[in-house]
Amino acid sequence: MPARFESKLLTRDQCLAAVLAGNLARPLVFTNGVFDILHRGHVTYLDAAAQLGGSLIVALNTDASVRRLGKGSDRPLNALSDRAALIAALACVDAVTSFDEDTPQALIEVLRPDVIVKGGDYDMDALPETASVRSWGGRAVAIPFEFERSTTALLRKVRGS
Ligand SMILES: Nc1ncnc2c1ncn2[C@@H]1O[C@H](COP(=O)(O)OP(=O)(O)OP(=O)(O)O)[C@@H](O)[C@H]1O
Ligand SMILES: O=P(O)(O)O[C@@H]1O[C@H]([C@H](O)CO)[C@@H](O)[C@H](O)[C@@H]1O
Repeated sequence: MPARFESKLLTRDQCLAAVLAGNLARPLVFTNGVFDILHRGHVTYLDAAAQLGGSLIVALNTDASVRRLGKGSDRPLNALSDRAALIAALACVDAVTSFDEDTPQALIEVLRPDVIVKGGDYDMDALPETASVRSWGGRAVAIPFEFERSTTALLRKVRGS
C-alpha cells in the first residue's frame, strides 16, 4: 500500500487542476525552496505558513534548478523525489510540486495563490514574485526565524569544517 502522503505529490499540471477544481482550500498559501536537509527551522516555518490560509502548496526546485543556485557543486544532497516525500509527509502541507526555472515566478503566475511566503532571510519587497502576487490582490509574507538553523550549517558540522 503506498504511503498516504504520496497523494500530495503533484506535477505542475496536476497542481493547477487541483487549484482550479477548488480541491485546495482558500486562501491558498504558496512557498518554495530547496529544502535539501529538512530541519526544525523549516518545519516551524512551514507550519506558520500553513496557518496563514486554508491550504499550503510547497514548490521545490528541481535538482537542475538547485545546481544553478550555486549552493555548492554537491548540492542537492537529496534528490527531488526524496525532498518532496519528506515535505509531503508533513501534516501542515497540502500539496508538493516542483519548478525547473531559476525562480518560482512563472509557477506562481499560473497558480495565482492568495499568499506567498518565505523565511525571514528574504526581503519580500525585493522579489519579483511579490509584484506578481500583489497584482491580483494577494500578499507576500516573510516569517521571522524562530530557530537559527540551516542546511549549510548542518553540513559544516557533519564535515567538521
Ligand atoms: N531556520 C529557519 N527558520 C525559518 N525558515 C527558514 C530557516 N531556514 C530556511 N528557512 C526558509 O525555508 C525555505 C527553504 O530554505 P532553504 O532550503 O534555503 O534552507 P536553508 O537551511 O537555509 O538551506 P541552505 O543552507 O542550503 O541555503 C526558505 O523560504 C527559507 O527562507
Ligand atoms: O531554498 P531557498 O534557497 O530559499 O529557495 C530559493 O528561493 C528563491 C526565492 O523564492 C527568491 O526568488 C528562488 O528564486 C529560488 O529558485 C529558490 O527556490
